[in-house]
Amino acid sequence: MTKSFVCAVDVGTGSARAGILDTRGTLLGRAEHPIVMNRPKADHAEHDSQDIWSAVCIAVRAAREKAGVAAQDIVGISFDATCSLVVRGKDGGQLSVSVSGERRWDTIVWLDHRAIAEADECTESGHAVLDYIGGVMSPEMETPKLMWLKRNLPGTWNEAGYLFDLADFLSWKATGSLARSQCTLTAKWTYLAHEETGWRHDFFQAVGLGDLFERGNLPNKASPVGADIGRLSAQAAAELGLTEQCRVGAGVIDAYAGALGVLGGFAGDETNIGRHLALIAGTSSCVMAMSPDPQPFAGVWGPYYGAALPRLWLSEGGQSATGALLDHIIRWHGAGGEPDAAMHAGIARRVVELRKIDGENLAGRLHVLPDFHGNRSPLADPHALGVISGLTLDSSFDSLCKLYWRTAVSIALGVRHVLEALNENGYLIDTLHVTGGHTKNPLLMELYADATGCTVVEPLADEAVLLGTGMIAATAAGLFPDLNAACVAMQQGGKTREPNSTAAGRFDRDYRVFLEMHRQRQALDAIR
Ligand SMILES: Nc1ncnc2c1ncn2[C@@H]1O[C@H](COP(=O)(O)OP(=O)(O)O)[C@@H](O)[C@H]1O
Ligand SMILES: O=C(CO)[C@H](O)[C@H](O)COP(=O)(O)O
Repeated sequence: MTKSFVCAVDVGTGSARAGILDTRGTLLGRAEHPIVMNRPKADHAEHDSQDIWSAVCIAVRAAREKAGVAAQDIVGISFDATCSLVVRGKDGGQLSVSVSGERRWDTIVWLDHRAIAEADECTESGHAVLDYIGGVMSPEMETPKLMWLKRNLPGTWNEAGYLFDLADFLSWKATGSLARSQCTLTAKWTYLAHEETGWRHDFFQAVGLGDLFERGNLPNKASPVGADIGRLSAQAAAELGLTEQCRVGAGVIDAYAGALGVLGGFAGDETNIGRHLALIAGTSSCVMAMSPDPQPFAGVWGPYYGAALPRLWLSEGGQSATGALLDHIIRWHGAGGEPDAAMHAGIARRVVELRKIDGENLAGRLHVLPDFHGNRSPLADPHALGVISGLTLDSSFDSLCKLYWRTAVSIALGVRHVLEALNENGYLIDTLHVTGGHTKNPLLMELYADATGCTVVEPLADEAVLLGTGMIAATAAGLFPDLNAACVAMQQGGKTREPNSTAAGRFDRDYRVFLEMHRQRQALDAIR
């Protein structure tokens, strides 16, 4: 009997990963290939979309080989990616978004903050679309990046024929379809999926982007997550090592795939879903909660309608640099170096020893405010800065370990900060479902429970982001009646960790310090 399989593609900040899954959600083969990033200036970060497509093709071929599945048995594929902005010309060719002028750099990476002034302008417009992004435009969304492009690289803007969120670019490369996903447009392009009209053209007029639709080739309607947008083209099938029979599903931003991967089991359970938070924690951290009714409030992105599960509203908070911050601390410290797996593991081991020697209050006077790349939520302040308080002349490896530990504490307290904002505004969250690179960090996994007081669930699925995208691919391929059914059938469950109640007092104190540091940092900024 022939079995049906799906292919999931996840493009993160540093690499493209592909997985082959069966209809029970089991990951049968996985492969990864790095992607390049260009940093011509502080706050500028660029990808090469052709390099990304090549990395995707390499990863898909290798994953299929590892899974030992025949190409014709892979009946669906979908893509998730970071919310980076791809710019292509009228002929579909690459167009430079770089001050260097090199055409290959045609993608502004999500973490690029070049458009911070344009983001502020959008916020100052006070337009109604802001009610659906937490009241403040982030430079990590697409509208300010497009404004920057039009003002600073008019040549590129005038030649532009296609503007895509990265996940939509990948489905276009795969099929030639101009469909855009309800996830990408709602979360990053101010599309209002809950309204019949969707786009608010007057907003684009107000911010000087009246010609956006002409430049971008954007559809009037977004495609629901998991909608079948067509078959693989002959060229894409050849490049990916799949067949033209393979259906392609409207994809999602990477964090949203993670939300499906860890919360998909609650699809259809509207009573309980509001108690659960997805924490997709990698280079950055995204926290996502879903509810049957919209929960709008300042400082948390959304509410977005149908951006992950159908008919549910989604609120997204997050921290712009978390894994990236720990990596930065390692590179920055004199006793550090390259933040590879061995370095992270060596530091984590030493922290465990130091906590035995110095006690649980290790480096208790060292405090970190983790906003080294702004504060995504709940302050929604891209201008926010990081702070370290309590330094000495110690430059030993142990001092790096202490700083790493206290930075990890601050990252977990940042999650608590967002969580409290969600719970003050209608959610009743008591469980965190964590996925992404942080699950490889035992210190963070312990802290996510102890510093927040929540139950932490670590998914049994090796790669919950790939699982979420696999659910979307299976829906598009018609293997399930809808996305909810695919999520329930393919979910993998998780193992649970309860918070250590004896640690609560220590982290309550750290949290009071954390809030005070926010206040003091703002007070310093206000001194003229
Ligand atoms: N073996 C590891 N041990 C500890 N931390 C890790 C490890 N591997 C990755 N990380 C952390 O996870 C982050 C990358 O997360 P990941 O989810 O893999 O990437 P992306 O954000 O690109 O999707 C790194 O910045 C690092 O801090
Ligand atoms: O803004 C996003 C989601 O809304 C970005 O796509 C995300 O933060 C990037 O994620 P990663 O940490 O996996 O690189």
